[in-house]
Amino acid sequence: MAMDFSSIPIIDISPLLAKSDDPKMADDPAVLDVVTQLDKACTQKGHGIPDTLLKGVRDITRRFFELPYEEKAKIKMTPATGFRGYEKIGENITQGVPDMHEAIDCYREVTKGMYGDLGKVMEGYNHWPQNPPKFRVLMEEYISLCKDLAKKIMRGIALALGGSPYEFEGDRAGDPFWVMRIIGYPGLSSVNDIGCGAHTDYGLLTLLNQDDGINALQVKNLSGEWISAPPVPGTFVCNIGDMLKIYSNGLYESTLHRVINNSSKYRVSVVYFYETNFDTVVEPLDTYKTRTKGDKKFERAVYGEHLVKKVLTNFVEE
Ligand SMILES: N=C(N)NCCCC[C@H](N)C(=O)O
Ligand SMILES: O=C(O)CCC(=O)C(=O)O
Ligand SMILES: [Fe+2]
Repeated sequence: MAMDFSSIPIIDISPLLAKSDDPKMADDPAVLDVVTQLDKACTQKGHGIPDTLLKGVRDITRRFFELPYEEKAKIKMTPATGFRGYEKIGENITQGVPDMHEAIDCYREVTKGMYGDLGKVMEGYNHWPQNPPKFRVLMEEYISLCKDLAKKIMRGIALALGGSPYEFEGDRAGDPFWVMRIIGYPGLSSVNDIGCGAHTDYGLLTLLNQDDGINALQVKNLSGEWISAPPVPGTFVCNIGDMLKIYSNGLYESTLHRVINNSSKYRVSVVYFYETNFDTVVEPLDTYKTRTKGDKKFERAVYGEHLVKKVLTNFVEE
């Protein structure tokens, strides 16, 4: 995050999308205006994914979580499935505390040996429920649109960092890994009220599609206050992830956020995470000189190692 905030700004990104395949996009004033605004963590509209689809994936998610446990457990997440599938309430832990949410975790497919030892833990393919019908086709259509959208937004962010539009393509994120979490939070839970404890996301950019009408997502600002990120129909809340923090040499902070569902209603969210190439070494971009004017912090990470470390500590032992 480039600036501090007391509410979440909303950006219309349609001018960026209109020019994102134009090599001269950096010369367009409307694009540059979006780029300036992208410097802040934000809620984004004008992204071109139809509201019916945003709502459609949330509705089918709600119907899945309404099914009995035995039905949901047919696609149970285990280490043997490459951590893909259904996890029940309390199975995911954040900072040592069980989260009051259930979820289906999805990752880009990793075939045997694809990334050698680095990728072993993540080997596997997604497990989709038979019920509700059409769950898989709808989600796969959604994933494909999110991937395309995130790539275009990253062109804007690359410009905002003073680079070429294509900094996050090729070896860095030209073959992007992705994660999707399909999540449900019971209303006013009796055990504890933390739907998801404070954390940052792991990759580049998160497109968060949250339920209408329930205020539960919160983002921490630089003064340490939790600021509500209320649902705005037809928008995504975008979080900056740990890899983008490194690429920007800390100019962008990865967004610390949490979920507390204090409403009486069950809340769903469908969260798409756009990441770098699995095996890429991430370090500050050379353009850091123009933008951060400071020392290169030389934080360095391999995205796949970061992900595996998280995944291996995110779940309670059975
Ligand atoms: N891929 C992402 N961002 N997953 C976030 C999951 C929730 C936080 C996790 N238990 C943690 O402690 O990181
Ligand atoms: O449900 C939400 O609004 C946020 C979920 C989240 O932060 C995550 O899964 O990483
Ligand atoms: Fe998150």
